[in-house]
Parts: sequence; C-alpha cells; structure tokens
Amino acid sequence: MKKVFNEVSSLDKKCYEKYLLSEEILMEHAALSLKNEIEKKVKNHNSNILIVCGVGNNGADGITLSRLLQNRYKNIILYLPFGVKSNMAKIQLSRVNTLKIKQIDTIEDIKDIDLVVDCLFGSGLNKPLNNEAKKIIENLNSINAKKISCDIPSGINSEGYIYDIAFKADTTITMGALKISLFSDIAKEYIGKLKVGNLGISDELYEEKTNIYFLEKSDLQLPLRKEINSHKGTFGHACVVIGSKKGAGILASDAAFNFGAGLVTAMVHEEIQMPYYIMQSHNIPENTTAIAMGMGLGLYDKIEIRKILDLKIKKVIDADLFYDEIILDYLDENLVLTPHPKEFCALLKLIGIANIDVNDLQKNRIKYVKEFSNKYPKTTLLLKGANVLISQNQKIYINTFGTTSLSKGGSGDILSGLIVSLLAQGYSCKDSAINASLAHTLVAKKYRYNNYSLTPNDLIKGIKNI
Ligand SMILES: NC(=O)C1=CN([C@@H]2O[C@H](COP(=O)(O)OP(=O)(O)OC[C@H]3O[C@@H](n4cnc5c(N)ncnc54)[C@H](O)[C@@H]3O)[C@@H](O)[C@H]2O)[C@@H](O)CC1
Ligand SMILES: Nc1ncnc2c1ncn2[C@@H]1O[C@H](COP(=O)(O)OP(=O)(O)O)[C@@H](O)[C@H]1O
Ligand SMILES: [K+]
Repeated sequence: MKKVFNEVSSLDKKCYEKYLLSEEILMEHAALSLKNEIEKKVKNHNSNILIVCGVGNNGADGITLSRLLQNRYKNIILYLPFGVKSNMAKIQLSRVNTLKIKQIDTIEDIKDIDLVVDCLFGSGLNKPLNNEAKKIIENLNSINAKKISCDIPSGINSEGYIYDIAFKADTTITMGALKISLFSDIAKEYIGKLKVGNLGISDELYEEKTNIYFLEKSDLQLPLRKEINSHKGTFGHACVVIGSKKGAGILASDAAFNFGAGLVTAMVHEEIQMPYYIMQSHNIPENTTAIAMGMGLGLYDKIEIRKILDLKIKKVIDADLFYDEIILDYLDENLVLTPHPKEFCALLKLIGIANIDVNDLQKNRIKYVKEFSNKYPKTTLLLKGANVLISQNQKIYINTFGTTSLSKGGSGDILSGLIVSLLAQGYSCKDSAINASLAHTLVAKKYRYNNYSLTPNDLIKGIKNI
C-alpha cells in the first residue's frame, strides 16, 4: 500500500523548513527522476527529444531536465510557448541559455520526434486552458512518439478533472508522492504508467499521515488454506439470494465457490439450472456465514428482504437495493455496498447527501465517497469504476488495476461473489472488499487474449490460477 495525498506543497514546505533542503535541490531531483526514466526509454543518443515547458515550476522542471540530458542526447529541443514566469523557471532558463540547447517557437511543422516531455502545467493548473494552450496539447497528442508527463499530464487539475483536453502520456512521473488528482476515473485515460519521482529525501521523512491509500499487488491476501485438519464447514457458508434475473446470482454463487467458500447455497423460490456443487434452498440456511443480495433482484417481496437484512450476518449488497429506502435501516458494520456510479447516485439521494447525476459524481468521486464514509463510517463502500474506491472508517483505498475488459454485464456479479466468499471465510468487511477487488481486477489484467472478449466465466477461471 502506498500513501496518497490531497496535495504535496505542504510536504515540499516541510523539506525546506525541517530538512533544510532548498527548492533548487528538490527541482534538481525532480529533473533527475525524469532523466532516469528517459534513459530507460530512449537508448539512441541521436533521438529527438522535445521538452515542452510552461511558465511555472512544472516548466522549470523541464528546463532543468534539458540541461541534465544534454550530455547524453544530441538533439534536445526546448519549446517554451508562453515564456517563463516563476523565479525558478527564470533561473533554470538563464542556466540553459549559457548552453547550446536548441529552442523553437512553434511545433506546427515539427517532425521526427522520438519523445515528448510534457512540462506545461503541473499542480498549478487552476483555470481552464486558453485556446493556444489547447491547440498546443492537441498538436502534442497528435505527434507519434513516446510521451512522458512531468508530475501530472497537463490539463488535469488538482481534483483530477479535465476542463477540455489533456496531454495523453504513456508514463507520468509524479513528483514527491502520489496525489489524489491522479486517480480520478477521468484522469486514468491520460496518466499511462505511473511512477513517483524521488525528491532527494526518503519517503518516510517526506510523507505525513494520510487517510488515502493506493493498493498494490502485494496487498492481495488470497484465502489460502492453513488448516490441514479441515472440513467444508471450516471455510464458511456463503448464501446468494437469487432474484428474478437469475444469471446474476448464478454467476455470484459460482464465483463464491471458486474463491474458497466451503459451502455455497443459492436461495431460490423454485429450483434452477446451476452447477451441481451449488446447493439450493428456499430459505437462508442456519449455518450461513455471509449473504450476497441485490444483484438481479428485480421484483421482490419487501417483507422477505427485510427478514434477511435483519439477520446479524455479514452481507454484500448490490444493484437494485440501492434504490430502496429499506437499506437506510441497515447501514452498519455488517455491510459491504458495491454500487456502480449510477447506483451510488441513487444511494446518495436516499441518504440525503446529494441529488446529482453520474457526470457530477464522476468529477467528484473521492469527495462523495468521503462524505458517505463520514456519515456511515462503519459501513464498507466499494464504488465501482475505472479506478475502484473502497472506504471504511473514513479511510479510502484505491484500486487502479481494473481494465476496460471488465466493462461487461456480469463483471460486477462476479465481484459480489468474490466478496461474499471472503466474508463467509471470516475476512472483515473492509478486507473482503479490498481483496476481492484486487483479485477481480488482477485476473482481468492477466487475461491474455485481447481486451474485448473477457467473460464472467473467464474471470472465474482466472481465479483458479491467480
Ligand atoms: N518544491 C516544489 O514546489 C517543487 C515543484 N515542482 C514542480 O512544480 C510544479 C508546480 O509549479 P507551479 O506551482 O509553478 O505550477 P505550474 O508550473 O503547474 O503552473 C503554474 C503557472 O501556470 C499558470 N496557469 C495555471 N493555469 C493556467 C491555465 N489554464 N492557462 C494558462 N496558465 C495557467 C499559473 O498562473 C502559474 O503561472 C509541480 O507540478 C512540479 O512539477 C517540482 O520541481 C518538485 C518540487
Ligand atoms: N473501464 C473499466 N476499468 C476498470 N474496471 C472496470 C471498467 N469497466 C467496468 N469495470 C469494473 O467491472 C465491474 C462492473 O460492475 P457492474 O457495472 O455492476 O456490472 P454488472 O452489474 O453487469 O455485473 C466493476 O467492478 C467495475 O469496477
Ligand atoms: K505536466
């Protein structure tokens, strides 16, 4: 797990005041981390490297970089479309002016560029881009070359929102530490591979406390069995409430079984076709250790649903139930909620936090997850999306491993099945959500064919050899 911050300027300030580092030292290291990445990516010394710099310190990082690269590459081209404004940018430019680094006035007819380094705007972007800046980014995006962004792709603001256009990077080197703006669903399209540039001080000294965490592969804790003298009851009994759209519950049940639950029962009103190892029952069995409900529920009997919700058993709740105020009576520590954005909007309305549409939510995912968690700190929330956000007790965990191959009916049902399986096996609500989400996305990422053909059954197969 890595720490994520709302902003890092206070951390930079600490470096100056507490560790007596200067802005120049930090900037030299920022440029050095860009240089290291470029040296890995671009081996040919004759390559054409275009560094595009804005007026502030993001631009200053780029100007500094041109000096550091000069030894190694013959064709460094600096482009400063708006000149320089910040003190550091002026200092760095005066240094570079003593060297013979090529500067150009326009990129309109530029050709044969091997690498573009985007240092136009960083954390200082605070208003929509003017037409000239938009045009420049559009031109840069159309260049067929490798692309690196310094700190954050230019055009993404500190909330992770894009006004109009943003630079499309294949790698982003963010300076000092991870920032929340990098993890909006909207930004995911532009960031590429994300790396942190060290600023000349250890993470332990640079970073402070935070409530936001970035999940890593190494955080995944699979339900590997430690007991030798075990029986099926050792690994819990997951029960999936099957609704009128039966497929959803069948997928969830199968996923639950494959992820290690000792027993899985589908609660049905009439017998249905499903794998023979899934039991079927008209009621929730007595020894049930976790319940999944909501997926494919369709029309339902409220009294029956309330009776199930009344059971003091951990549950994962999905889909249709986010539209029913019945849920308001149960938002306690026993629940994991797994809404997609539209369902979360319905839930936010029900609980009186906001009456917004999906567009507004997607621009402010973290904000609304925080508000939910402030109001219901005990309940675990998993907000689906390109980046999954999981919150509990005012802490937020971000899972960025998901891929577009998951954009398919049934992906969410598999996720619910994985969560109920871990709940049944004794994981806490928070740990079930985190680990099931990691397994779900890592399996999708590992799928080896293409990014359009993944099916829920492939996810289930993938769980077998994750
Ligand atoms: N200690 C530090 O402060 C460090 C800063 N670093 C770099 O500094 C960057 C932040 O520098 P700044 O705070 O100077 O900010 P930026 O360089 O991101 O940009 C700020 C400048 O752009 C202008 N601007 C903002 N939005 C605009 C728009 N839409 N159209 C036109 N102009 C616009 C602002 O008026 C300001 O002059 C970071 O992203 C990082 O790259 C790194 O060198 C690491 C250390
Ligand atoms: N572009 C994407 N990138 C990453 N994950 C995605 C993407 N699209 C969908 N997903 C994931 O796929 C799942 C879809 O769930 P959901 O919308 O509930 O589908 P369904 O109800 O049909 O099963 C969620 O876990 C979501 O995070
Ligand atoms: K940038």
